[in-house]
Amino acid sequence: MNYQDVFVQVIEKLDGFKDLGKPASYIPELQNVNSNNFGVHLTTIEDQNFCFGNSDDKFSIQSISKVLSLVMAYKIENEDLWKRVGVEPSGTPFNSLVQLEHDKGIPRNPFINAGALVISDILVGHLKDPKQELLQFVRRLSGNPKLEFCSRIAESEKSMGYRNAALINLMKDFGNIHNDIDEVLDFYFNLCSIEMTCKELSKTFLFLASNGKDPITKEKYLSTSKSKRINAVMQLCGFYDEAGEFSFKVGLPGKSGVGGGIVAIHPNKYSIAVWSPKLNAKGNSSKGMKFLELFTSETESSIF
Ligand SMILES: NC(=O)CC[C@H](N)C(=O)O
Repeated sequence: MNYQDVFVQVIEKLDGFKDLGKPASYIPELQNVNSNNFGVHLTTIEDQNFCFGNSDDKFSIQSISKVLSLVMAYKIENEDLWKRVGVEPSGTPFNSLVQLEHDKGIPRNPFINAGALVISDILVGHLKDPKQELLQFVRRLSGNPKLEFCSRIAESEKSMGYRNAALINLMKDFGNIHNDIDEVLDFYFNLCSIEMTCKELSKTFLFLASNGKDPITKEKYLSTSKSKRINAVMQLCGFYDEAGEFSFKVGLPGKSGVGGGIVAIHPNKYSIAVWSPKLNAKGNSSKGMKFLELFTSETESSIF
């Protein structure tokens, strides 16, 4: 299929779209971006590439990186991982504290902040040099050996990270955080600060469209079963309390971040990354979601 023509049609349809969203402001540094930027890049499993707009601009991938840390932790812990974090949609905002006490410090899933903090704790506890090993892993996936954390963003988030501190303290009290809190938070803030372009992001996630194996380099990152399970968790939990809406309108497993990025997977077909910094009330890119809704409708390529 010529996805380039579809991009043009969808962009035309988006012309009258009134974007009422706003860029994230609780991480001060995230506001220093042109909120009208818009980019998209699609990579097929045959390595065909299609792009539009600001697809080569770097942006903060934020929570999208939680999928990558989950992949690393899943390889270490195997199915034991799910004793410390669930696979259920939370139905609450990504940074919510309310369920955590009721659930005795076991986060509903690995993509809300509490869950990603537990995953970070596992990596800090098992890896010799967690930040460097994470970076090496993401560099290999993306094909960009120069990929970096953004210290400006990480420091900015740290300076305002009261909620994440509250979440991790509560879980420490319940015994679900095993390492030093500051070390885990430092890892987590760096994880969220990784910057990528839409092109790099779609390439990075291509292995999840291909049963855990990068279809271009042929490197097997994850077993077929684990790859399917990660897609299942993305489908159910990738958009927090808007996961149902994303499934309903877009119909693909995916993951969002408060930097305005969204990555979505069509198993055995493609990986697509879209970026538009203005967020809706649930913390997901509003134009990005609309674009993907129109795109999967136009191409009739939802998984359902
Ligand atoms: N949804 C997100 O992208 C949130 C990630 C952000 N770093 C936070 O912890 O709040």
